[in-house]
Amino acid sequence: MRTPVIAGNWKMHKTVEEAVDFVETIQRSELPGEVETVLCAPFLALPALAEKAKGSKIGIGAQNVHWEEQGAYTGEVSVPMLKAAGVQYVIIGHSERRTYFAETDETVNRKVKAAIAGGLTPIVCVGEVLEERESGQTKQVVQEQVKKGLNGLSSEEMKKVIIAYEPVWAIGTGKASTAEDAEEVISFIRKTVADLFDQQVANEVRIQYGGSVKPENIGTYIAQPNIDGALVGGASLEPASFLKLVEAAAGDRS
Ligand SMILES: O=C[C@H](O)COP(=O)(O)O
Repeated sequence: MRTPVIAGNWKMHKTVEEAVDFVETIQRSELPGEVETVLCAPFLALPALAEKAKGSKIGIGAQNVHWEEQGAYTGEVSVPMLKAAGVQYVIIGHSERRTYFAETDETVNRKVKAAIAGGLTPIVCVGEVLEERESGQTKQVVQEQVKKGLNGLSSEEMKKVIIAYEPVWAIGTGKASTAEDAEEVISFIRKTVADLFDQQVANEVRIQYGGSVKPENIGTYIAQPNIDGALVGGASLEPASFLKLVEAAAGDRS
């Protein structure tokens, strides 16, 4: 049985103080053990969050990373830097990074390899834009992103990856994919992983849905056999809402 992962992606929100307040608030509640709970925060907040979350059920993630360990890459942060700050996860290839920061499947691939080599769990985002969905290209697009983004990994490495299927048209729009549509694409991604690696890897790899997930609709996704949690933007910004997501993921899974 795959453990579902609820990961909050705060994007460019929260000062260090606000981030720490958030964690202190959710730590007052008992988090269910059967859900992997992750908060992906802006770089500046990561050391303080990692310190606060130490020994708890909360994992801390970054939202980007460079593939080199060090060097002349102004503005970038490396895997060893994140590790030293106590970070365990990193989002790679989010559509906002692909759209606004020229991230490609090739850079995604380099980053995924660096993250795994350095001991971070990558959350690799794939998903189609609206025109691709409307012209029936969804499966082709996600297949290409999975193939190129995860190219060259061993089966053992692939098992460490979390994939997040995020249709770009559903991100921050309030127009979530139906659970049935998300399940169809995610089971296709799982089949793609089986074709590229093997069935055992495909059975083990966690694949989340992301895009306008809220406490009100999380149950519909979690109830699907292939959907292993969610990557959540807007609804992860308030402690009460985030806690509801985590609790719902635990409740609907059992
Ligand atoms: O990484 C999270 C996604 O971009 C989803 O964002 P959203 O939940 O605000 O639609």
